[in-house]
Formats: sequence, C-alpha cells, structure tokens
Amino acid sequence: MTLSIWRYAHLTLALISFLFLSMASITGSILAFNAIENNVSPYHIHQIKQISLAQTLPVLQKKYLEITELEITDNSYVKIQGLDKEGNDIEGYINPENGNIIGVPKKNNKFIQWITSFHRSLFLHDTGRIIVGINSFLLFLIATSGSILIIKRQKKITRFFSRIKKSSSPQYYHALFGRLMLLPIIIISVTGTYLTMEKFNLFPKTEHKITSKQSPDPTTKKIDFKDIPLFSQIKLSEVKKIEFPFSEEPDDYYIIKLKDKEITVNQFNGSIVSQIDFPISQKFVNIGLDLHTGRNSIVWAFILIISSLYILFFIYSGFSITWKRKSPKFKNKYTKEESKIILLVGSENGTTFRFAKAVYKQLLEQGLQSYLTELNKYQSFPQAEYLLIFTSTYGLGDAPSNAQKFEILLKKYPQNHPVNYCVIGFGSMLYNNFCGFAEWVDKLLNKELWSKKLINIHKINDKSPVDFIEWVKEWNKIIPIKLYSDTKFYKYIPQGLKKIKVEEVYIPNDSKNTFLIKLKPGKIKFTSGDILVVYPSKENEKERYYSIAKINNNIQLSIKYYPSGLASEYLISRNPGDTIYARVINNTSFHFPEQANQVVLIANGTGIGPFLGMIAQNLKKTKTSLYCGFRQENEIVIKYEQFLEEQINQGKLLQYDFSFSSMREIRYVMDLVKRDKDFFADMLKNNGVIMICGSLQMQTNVEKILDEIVFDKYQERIIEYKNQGQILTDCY
Ligand SMILES: Cc1cc2nc3c(=O)[nH]c(=O)nc-3n(C[C@H](O)[C@H](O)[C@H](O)COP(=O)(O)O)c2cc1C
Repeated sequence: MTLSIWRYAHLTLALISFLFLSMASITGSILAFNAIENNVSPYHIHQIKQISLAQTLPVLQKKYLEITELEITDNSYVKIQGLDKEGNDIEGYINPENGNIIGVPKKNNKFIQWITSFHRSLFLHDTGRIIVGINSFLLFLIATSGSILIIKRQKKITRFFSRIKKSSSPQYYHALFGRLMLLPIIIISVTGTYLTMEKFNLFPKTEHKITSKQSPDPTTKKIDFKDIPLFSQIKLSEVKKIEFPFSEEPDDYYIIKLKDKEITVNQFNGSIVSQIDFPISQKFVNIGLDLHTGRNSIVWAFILIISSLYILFFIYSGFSITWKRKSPKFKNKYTKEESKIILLVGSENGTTFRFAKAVYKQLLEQGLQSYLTELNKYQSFPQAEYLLIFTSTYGLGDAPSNAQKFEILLKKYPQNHPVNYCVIGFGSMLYNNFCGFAEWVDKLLNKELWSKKLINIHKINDKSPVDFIEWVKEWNKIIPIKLYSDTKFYKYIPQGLKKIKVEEVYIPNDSKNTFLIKLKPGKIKFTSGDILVVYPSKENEKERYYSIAKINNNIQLSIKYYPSGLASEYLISRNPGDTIYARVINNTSFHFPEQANQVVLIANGTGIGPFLGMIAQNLKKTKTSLYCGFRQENEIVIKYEQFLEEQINQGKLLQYDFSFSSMREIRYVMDLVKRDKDFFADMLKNNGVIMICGSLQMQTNVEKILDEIVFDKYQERIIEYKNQGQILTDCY
C-alpha cells in the first residue's frame, strides 16, 4: 500500500515535469559542455587560487600606462581595461603572472546565449524563471521519492547501495543508475531551486557596512601594491572586479568587489576606507552557481553532463516501466460484467495462455460474449454462465505466480448465481504432483455453493494438444457451444530456433544415468546459469529446459537420463557433428554474482551442471565453495572431481565437498550444510551469496536448515537473505 503511494507520487511528479525536465536536461548538458570548453580555454587561469593581488597589480602597473578596471570572469579569465605605454586603449584577457595580453574578449556565442536564456527562463522572463524554479523543486521531490522507493525495494536504508537483483528489465537499470546519479541530481535540483528563489529576493538581504573614520593624507607618498597587506591576502579567485582610482585625488579610491564583500581602499596608504559585507545568501549564490554550472571544474561539469543525460534516460525508462505495468497483456472484446463465458488462466511461462486463447478465439468467432483473464484477477462475474479454468502447476504442486491470490479472492468474491465450471490442468507427469494446483483449484471450487461442476478435471501432460483434444471432445459432448477437435488448432510451432552443433556426448561406462553433452554455440550469446530449451523435433512443440555451463566457450549440459524420456533419449543418441534445434533463455536471476565477496554453490545430482561452468568462468577468483550430493561415487562423479581439482589449482575454486546417499554411510548435501553451520551463518552475515540448483525437495530441505542455522546464531530468518538476493535458486 505505502509502496504504491510512493510509486504514484514518483510517477505523478514525473508526469507533471517530464517535458520541462527533458528540455532542461538537453540544454543543461549543452551548457555543462560549454563550461568544459571554457575551462580548457587558454584564457582560463588555473592558478587563480594561488595568485594574490599584490603579485598581479605591480606587474600591470609596470606594463601599462594606466589600468581602469580589472575583472575576473565567471570562467576564471582575468580581463583588464586601460591604456598601453603608447596611450592606446586596451581591453583583453591577460596572464596575471606576466601581464601579457593573451586574447581579445569576444561577444558571447549567440547559440550559447540562446540556450542559457532558454534554460533559465524558457524565454518567458520572470514567469519562465518561476516555472523553472518549480520544476527544479519537482526534480528534487522526484529524486527523494525515488530514493524512498529504492529503500523499500532494498528493505533497509542501510542496504541502499547493496546489490540489486539483476535483470534486463528497465526497472533494474532505472534503480541501478538512479542510485548512482542520486547525489548529483539532488545537487542540481536544490541549487536550481535556490538560484530561482534568490533571484526573486526570497532570502533576507541585509548588507553590513563599516566605514573608517581615518581621513586620507594627500601629502603621503603612494605606497607600493606589494606593501599593502590587504592586497597580499586577497587571491584573484576571490575577486570579481577592481575599479582603479581615476585621479590622484584623496577621495578617489580602489573599489574592490569580492565575491562576498566590497572594499574601498585608500590609494595612498592602503587602508580600508569602508567595507560592505554582502549577505550570506550571496555566498550561497556563488556556491550554487559553481555547483549548478560546473564553471570552475572540468570534472564536475562532466558529472553534470552525465547526470543531465541520465535524467533523459530516467524519463524514458520510467515511462517504459509504467507503460509495461499499465498496458494489458491481452485486450478483451467484452467486459467482465457482460460476459457469459469467463476463462481464467494460471500460467508461468505462457503456454497455458496459448491454449486458453485458442478457445477464447473460437468463442468470439461464434459471437459469444467471453472474457479471458488471469486467476489472480478473479472477482464477481454478474452474467457468467460458464467458468473455464486453465492452470499449470509449479514448485511442489504450487500455483504459478499469476494464480497465487486465487484462493483468497475466491472467498472474497462469491458469485451471486449458479455458475458451471470446469478445470483443465497443465503439468508434467515427471513431477510427483502432476497438475497438483489444478486439482486444488478444482477442490476449492467444488466447495462453493454457487458452483456446478460441468466436466471432471482434465490433466494435460507436457502441453500435449492430443491430451487437450480429449477435454475438447468431452466439452463438445455436453455443451452446445462447439470447439475444434483437431490437434492442429492447438499446436504451437516454436519460433526463433537455432541449429546447434553437437561437439561431444560423454556417456559413462558404468551407468548412463547421468551423461554430459557439449555443444558448439556458434554466435549465440549465453553464460552459465542460462537455460537451453531443446526441441527434440522442430515441428513438435515439446521442449525441455536444461541449465547451461559455459566451459571453453562451449555449452555443456549435465543431463539425467530417463529411459524413453523424450529429450534425454533424443540427446543421448546424438553423435558429434549432429545438429539440434534449441534456443537460449537469458536467466539473469541465476547468474554467478559479480560483486559477492564469497559464494557457496549447493547442488544435488545434475544440479551441479551450471556450477561447473560458473567455476570455470570465475576469472576474478571470487572465494567459491561447492557442496554437492550424489547417490554414489561413480565414473561421472570422479570426472566432476577431476575437473574441480583443476579449478582449485587455477584458484577458481576454494574447496568442494560431496555427500553420497546410497553408500555405507548415508549422507545428503543437507548434512554437509548442517555440519558447517557456523561457516554458513557467518558467510551470509558477511554478505556472501548462496546458489542452489537441483531438486525442489533438496532446495526446501537446505533452506529449512539454513533458516535454523541463521536463527540459532543471529536470530535472523532466511527469508530476509532471500529478499536481499543472497540466496539464488534454480530448482526443478
Ligand atoms: C520449475 C518447474 C516446476 C514444475 N512443477 C510442476 C509440478 O509440481 N507439477 C506438475 O504437474 N507440473 C510441473 N511443472 C510443469 C509445468 O506445469 C508445465 O510445463 C506447464 O505446461 C507449464 O505451463 P505454463 O507455461 O503455462 O506455465 C513444472 C515446471 C517447471 C519448469
């Protein structure tokens, strides 16, 4: 709830100001670029902070007949006006160390003047300045609300700069770069706001004037500049302008305008005649201008350019996040209020949606008012006559993510009239809980007083159109609304498949229970932890997911062999040189953590597969340990051991430990974790990362033990570490 308030605040502020901010960022980056140009100009005096007036003025006095004015510009150029030894007028930029003229002042570049005026006031004078000031303040609020969103995302303020779970989504980059650019953007916005407020005199401006009683003595001989103590104290960087006395009259003085005061100095004895201290707000204006424009530092001006460009990126990525959130994945023709047939879908990877959409399309073709949505969007459907549930199952018989709220919503929104329902479950017979979630949904609906079961639950194994047709036939028998009963209407021809060459198939002599296959990836981009989706037949939509190890730039898969299993049977009978059809899924949530100080990899069985690649790719030599459980020590395990020993010798792995569950002493990988409990508790406490790959049962057991371990030692819960991205899992 609070998250959405901040999110809406962040979005609303961005919506109000994005046009202005885009223009201000573009013009701001041009001006910051101009500041760099000015800084590298030969007229820019870099030692301006070291040279005093007592050094410069005598040099000028010697070189020129008369100096009327000396000015230090905002770009640290030293400019003089006066007469040369021949009595000719001079005006130019000088080198304050030798007094030589090094350039003639030019009029400001028209384009830069135009950009400056647009940046400051949008060519709207005072109104424009007010708009600019307000929008600068809005930028400050956007940065603040964005910071709060990051704190909420990271759970704790102290984790503000901790690792963000990597993904290729715009959210990830928005948050990642948002944190980096936060400080400069806050500085830009605060100084922008301050400078506008100052312009409108919103701060008190009391000047403090001190006048000396001492009257000048015209008979005294003029003393040398270098002997005037005040002139030795004042550095050129503090000066804005010096007006020299017109004549040798006693009441003609040096008027020295500094950044924070104006001093009138007696030309004969160098005493201070009067001093006006500018208000403190003037000092802040100078600091504000330095920070807002980068006029005095190339590095800061460069940071300002980068920040301005990032503001443009944040506008783009922010709107793309909102667009993705708001834009419906699917547009219904009829509303849920008027629809008679409601199709509710639970799907993680979209295949179940495909079947539901194929049915939905046919219903629309027959002019039937139908409505298709996710199970998480369940509510009351006032006109519903039929409720068709299509859902897959994940985890250990759990709901896919877009169906997790269904049980609560079902209780919350009882239908107010009888509705016929049927459930079509999508799952895989390879799992113990085949279509477990669909069964649960069927049970829940059955209990509702308003529900009437139309057809018994149908279970579809492995997205099989043949299985689906069985349900269609049953439906067609009972319901007058007819659906196509040919598999071709429900088949899916996978797109974007790549041909990949087989390099080697390693089948151990003692057991082919687990085998390795090496593939030549060609130009495909991938890394260890990504997923290879293998299609045993190009025309067939059946697919299998395998976790990739990247070793010597090849794809290596560790595969469990299922006799007569579609994909494992297919892969084990490949020969070197054969090609297979596959595609890579970029699985960013299970990549080796780049920034972790320590990583522990935990696996069982073929779960070791991606870890072999991650270890081989550990060129940074991050402290990495591996714990793995197998049934017994056999040929493939010895092959793994040999590989891991090599990695230890190369410094890519610290240590590994294997457990065996069918040897004399029965040990599971959980037992190894329990044995090294202090090590696990401490490494998590010290921001280490644990990666788990293998069976879901092993994941559940390991997480349970880790939970006990961190609770015993530090009274913490494992869920917190999971939320912080310190426990990464890829189990099946
Ligand atoms: C990690 C994982 C866990 C799964 N768990 C189960 C399960 O417990 N029971 C089951 O019947 N199917 C399970 N499946 C299979 C999916 O439910 C099945 O592939 C389904 O067709 C996917 O549909 P979807 O693409 O719409 O999400 C699992 C699949 C994966 C990848």
